[in-house]
Amino acid sequence: MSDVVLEARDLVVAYGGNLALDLPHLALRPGELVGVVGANGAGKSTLVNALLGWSRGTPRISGSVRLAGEEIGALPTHERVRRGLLLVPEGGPVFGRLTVAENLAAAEAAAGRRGYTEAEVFDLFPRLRERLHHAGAALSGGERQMLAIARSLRLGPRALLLDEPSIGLAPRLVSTVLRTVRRLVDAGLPVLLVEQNVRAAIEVVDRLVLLERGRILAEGPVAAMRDDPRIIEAYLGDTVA
Ligand SMILES: Nc1ncnc2c1ncn2[C@@H]1O[C@H](COP(=O)(O)OP(=O)(O)OP(=O)(O)O)[C@@H](O)[C@H]1O
Repeated sequence: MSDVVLEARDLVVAYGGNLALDLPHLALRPGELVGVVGANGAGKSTLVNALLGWSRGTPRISGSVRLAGEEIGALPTHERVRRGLLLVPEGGPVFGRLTVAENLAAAEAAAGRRGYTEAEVFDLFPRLRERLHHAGAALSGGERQMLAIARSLRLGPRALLLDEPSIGLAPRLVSTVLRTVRRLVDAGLPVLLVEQNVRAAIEVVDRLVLLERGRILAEGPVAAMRDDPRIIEAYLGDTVA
């Protein structure tokens, strides 16, 4: 379909004989927030990394990845980034010795496309303006996560991939970060959100993909998926008030 921003087909990742991911199809449309959930080792990070053509080891990666209608599956990671496919990896890495302002300026200098303006970034993350002259290493986990997302926005995303942005954050910050992600999506930016905190993800996503051992076990609109017994049993048990 023409309105698909990011699309993967037959994306397969194998470490030796171990199949880490076997994904027949995944699509992300403008204004859509898709959550990817699953147990440890289910293949969530493998998925977002494979979309970027990146991996921790030396797996075999095959399949098609299309961004804004163009095949990018054979391009090196930096070229996919330049074209607007951006990943904020787990832990929200930032330059620890650079200030918030310098981190943002470095992203702007590296941008392949027109990114969000500084004013737009501060509108989303007012806390970063207050911390402008603090070193990246001095930020809290939540602030670092915000800065990592802000850097990606400055780089000009067409689609944003977030790998566990809530990890290590206090519950109040988790919802702040995820609500801000929702605002970005509502303004048009499609986001693929890997999230272990299924309860929090369900509050903001449009669709949910449940991975198990590298395969899609279930997927669908969040309204249906939140009633799926496999989701309830594994992630939402004891929720009845
Ligand atoms: N560098 C590697 N070498 C060999 N196998 C790997 C490597 N990286 C990941 N795997 C395997 O790929 C599978 C998926 O791992 P992945 O890290 O994508 O899971 P995940 O769902 O992100 O888990 P978590 O929630 O723990 O981060 C696992 O079986 C893992 O052992």
